[in-house]
Amino acid sequence: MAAILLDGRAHASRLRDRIARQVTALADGHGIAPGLAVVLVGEDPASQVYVHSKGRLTREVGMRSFQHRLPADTDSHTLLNLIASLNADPDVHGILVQLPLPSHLDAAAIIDAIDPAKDVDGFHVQNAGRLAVGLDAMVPCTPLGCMMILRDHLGSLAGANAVVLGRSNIVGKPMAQLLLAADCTVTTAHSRTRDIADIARQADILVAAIGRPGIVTADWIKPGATVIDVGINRISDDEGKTVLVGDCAPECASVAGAITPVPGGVGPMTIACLLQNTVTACCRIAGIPVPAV
Ligand SMILES: Nc1nc(=O)c2c([nH]1)NC[C@@H]1CN(c3ccc(C(=O)N[C@@H](CCC(=O)O)C(=O)O)cc3)C=[N+]21
Repeated sequence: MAAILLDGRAHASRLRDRIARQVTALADGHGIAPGLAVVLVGEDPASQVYVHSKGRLTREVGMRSFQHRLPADTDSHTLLNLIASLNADPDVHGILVQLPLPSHLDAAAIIDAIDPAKDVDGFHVQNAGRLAVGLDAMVPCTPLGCMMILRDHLGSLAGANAVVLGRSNIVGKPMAQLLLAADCTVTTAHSRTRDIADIARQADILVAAIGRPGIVTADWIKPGATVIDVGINRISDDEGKTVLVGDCAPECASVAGAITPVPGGVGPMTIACLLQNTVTACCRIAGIPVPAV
């Protein structure tokens, strides 16, 4: 039996429609327009594409978009000054510094300088800590999007065996925290895990966030499992064209009960959740509830 394809593109589109209604309600009720600032250092082509589409989708839901493109040799002093001015700018409710940064910049120090209330990526240690202890936090966009897809498909996740493949601060760790908060039994597996296929095969919910094309094969999947493929890997196909593939090999779809495609799965949800986090940040800063629309 072929797996159900979990359509992230359609889900993200519905989410953006709701965000647009929230933005309208904030304008009508409070005269506020949420604003998102995106900072890009250097000319990485993939990052340029993401930043462009983030700006377009930000404006499409009626929010204000501020983009700052800095040369690759920007020094940390200049970048920290820009972040300080965005922290102080009342029109900016969300700040995202596109990663990866050029290697001469210390990403941890840059993220640390972002006002945690405006940290719509949820990468600041204050937000990571708040998530870990169950306080209101800005939640990283990719794991947040994965949870929305899972809840939409499964309803309650309580008691499920969840296995997260990957332990990055951006995806693996916050994903494990969110699954734990949703009452799953959570295992985090990684490059040093012994018998990783055996561990993966225990999963009712398998989240693949390794970043290696096709590393998860059909024998890693429990029949009927729900599989979330976070991998965004660019590879050359047989004709030398660049294609986007996930961490899960195509034959996983013949064993899983449901699986997210790449592209069209987690990726579009990530950007929609960035917009949602900007609305959330705006409302928390203004001391008003997120409009129920
Ligand atoms: N501070 C920071 N925050 C991020 O959230 C962040 C970042 N840096 N650096 C880069 C990664 C990557 N990322 C993606 C977002 C959307 C898609 C996406 O929409 N992908 C489409 C396809 C897009 C395509 O064709 O390239 C899809 O999967 O269907 C992919 C990747 C956010 N990132």
